[in-house]
Amino acid sequence: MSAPWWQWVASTDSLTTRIVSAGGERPFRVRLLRQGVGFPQPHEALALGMAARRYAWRREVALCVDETPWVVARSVAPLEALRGQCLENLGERSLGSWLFRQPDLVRGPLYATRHAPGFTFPGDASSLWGRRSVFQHGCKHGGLSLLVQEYFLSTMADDLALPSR
Ligand SMILES: C=C(O[C@@H]1C=C(C(=O)O)C=C[C@H]1O)C(=O)O
Repeated sequence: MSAPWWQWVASTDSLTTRIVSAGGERPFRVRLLRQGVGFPQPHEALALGMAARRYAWRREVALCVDETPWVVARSVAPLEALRGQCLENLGERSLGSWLFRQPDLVRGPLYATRHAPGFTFPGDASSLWGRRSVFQHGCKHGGLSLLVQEYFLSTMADDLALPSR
């Protein structure tokens, strides 16, 4: 991985905040693609330590600058752990804006991938790098585990003059 991409892929603070600042004057928007309840994919269940046939909350978004998707993301959490977290009401507000306000937040290791996202998204950009990590908070009270998978698109590389990988 090139050094400029490492800066993005290995960052552990809020990606939303980074994208907003990299976009400069251009408007930022979270475009909600899909959200609802269903089964996790087997690799997602494994990452979350949950049974594959338990229900999960799933959310897919595009993080857009000037209406151009730069990053697409899919987040998955076991439904039973979500009670009272009101994540369904996030709408087009960034998950990061809520997540990084949680005082006892712990982020697990980041795993990078060159695989394409396992979900469809608008536009004809390709994914250059993907990554995922599990966030946990409120562990002492049997709290929330949230798997966040983010894919950096070629449109972002074009706009920021980043290398192809
Ligand atoms: C996790 C963050 O939030 C971002 C926002 C998301 C959303 O709104 O669904 C999903 C993934 C993230 O890239 C972050 O800002 O780091």
